[in-house]
Amino acid sequence: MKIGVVTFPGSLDEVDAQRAVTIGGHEAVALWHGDHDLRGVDAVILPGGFSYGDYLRCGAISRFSPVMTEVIEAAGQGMPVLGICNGFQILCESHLLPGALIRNDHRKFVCRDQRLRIENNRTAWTTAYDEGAEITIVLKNGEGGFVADTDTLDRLEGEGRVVARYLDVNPNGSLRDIAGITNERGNVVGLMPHPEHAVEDLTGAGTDGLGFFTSIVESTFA
Ligand SMILES: NC(=O)CC[C@H](N)C(=O)O
Repeated sequence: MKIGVVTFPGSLDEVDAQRAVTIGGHEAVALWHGDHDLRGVDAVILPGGFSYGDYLRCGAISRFSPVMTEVIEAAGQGMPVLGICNGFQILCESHLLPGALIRNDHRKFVCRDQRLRIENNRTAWTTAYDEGAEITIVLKNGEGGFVADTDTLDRLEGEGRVVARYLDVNPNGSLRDIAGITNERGNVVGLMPHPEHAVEDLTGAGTDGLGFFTSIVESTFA
């Protein structure tokens, strides 16, 4: 499959995401925030970083980039979209996912190896994992606290839309230890930690993140 990785002004992790796509066995296509079409890709990744300098709120400006008009339309038609960290923030700002990411409760930027449990392996991006699988990947953010109103949280839990949950430590005050969620259809996933940094033994970070890049199977969610 062709998987597009969007670069916004201030993105940081787009090259690692492209490399993870390639290691996962797919073709990576570089997309630019100003693009008005998705260049024929089958799926899109919004990578981590500091798009538009995190001004206003993380992801609040990127959400209005021309490419996001295309991403929102394609996601509505079932195209798989994965938002990692800043990408997750952009997905919430775009209303492709509910809730919001707010400043970490301890008010500091956090960078750590984070243990997670994969709660839902039926999304476009998590089928390679066993349900309940425990993985460790890096977490690095300043605004990673997931919040939503109680009804939304109950609905996410009730519909099995919590994709990943923090284990051992809640690193940012996320409600119900939520590290990642999906939309109703399971094609759009937002995840705060970074699977793209854990896809090859070379870096010493392990390969626990690779499943996010091998899960995706054409048209399963269309
Ligand atoms: N690693 C990232 O993508 C960071 C996201 C965002 N800039 C934050 O600090 O929360």
